[in-house]
Amino acid sequence: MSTSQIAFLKGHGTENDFVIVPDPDNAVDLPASVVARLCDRRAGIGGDGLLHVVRSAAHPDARSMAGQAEWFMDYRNADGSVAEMCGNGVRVFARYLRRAGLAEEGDLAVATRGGVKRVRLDGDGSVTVSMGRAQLPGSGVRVTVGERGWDARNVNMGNPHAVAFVEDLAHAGDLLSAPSFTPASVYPDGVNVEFVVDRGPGHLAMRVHERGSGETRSCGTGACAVAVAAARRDGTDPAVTGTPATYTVDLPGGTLVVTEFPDGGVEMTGPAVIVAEGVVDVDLLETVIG
Ligand SMILES: N[C@@H](CCC[C@H](N)C(=O)O)C(=O)O
Repeated sequence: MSTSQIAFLKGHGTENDFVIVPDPDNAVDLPASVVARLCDRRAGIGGDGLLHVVRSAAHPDARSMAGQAEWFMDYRNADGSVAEMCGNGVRVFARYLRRAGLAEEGDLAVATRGGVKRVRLDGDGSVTVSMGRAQLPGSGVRVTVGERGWDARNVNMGNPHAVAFVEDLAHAGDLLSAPSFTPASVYPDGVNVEFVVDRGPGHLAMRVHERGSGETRSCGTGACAVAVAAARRDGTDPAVTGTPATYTVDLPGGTLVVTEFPDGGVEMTGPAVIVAEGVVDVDLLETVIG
């Protein structure tokens, strides 16, 4: 392969899709402009984000976690920006490691900028990630789309979320641009915004506008933030009741199941698949886009 060629795979979890770049030694140069080209759906491969698969020991952001997790998920949004965590991404990441013979069926640890996550690959094709505890900073936030506005819950799953319970998912509009929020100081680095409706007891449906990617068909950290917010709203906070709270969360691309435990740990389960692999020439992408 020439230096401008990059080996990649493509995968998704409930249609939250990713370009996967295996790069154990951290030798592939992936500036934001190249990531954005690779994730472009018309002029590139296409994806909501990119999973750069690097040995923890080979990446400055993960070296301190190398003793706990051999592999680091260097996650990028579709616009090339770096994010702390991606719930669907880490499940697809684990699926890739297994497929490449770099992980066994069962449990494995993955380093992320949001800390080390334990991921379990089950025989039925589902992948479960232990996301750790949610943080609920308590700061009030208001989300606005056009003429409509909602008081939203600020939930941090390693990355920032604003969860708005709405009457109708259509009220979020076309989500072609990011919803506004106030006060701006609550999310200095931007935010992922979830719009949520009830489908029945313990059953929710949501849409999401992801920071750095736009509206996507699923968001794992978003589904977790939504379940955590719903438990507070519904009076089923496991820290108070002593009982786990489970929510089934429907997204445009599929269904995720989220459980929060009395110790605050949040677990999320859903499918994760690899659908393609190939080689892309970054010089060609540049030629096409100009
Ligand atoms: N789709 C992801 C979240 C990806 C990162 C997010 N856009 C951010 O910038 O925080 C998920 O499945 O969690």
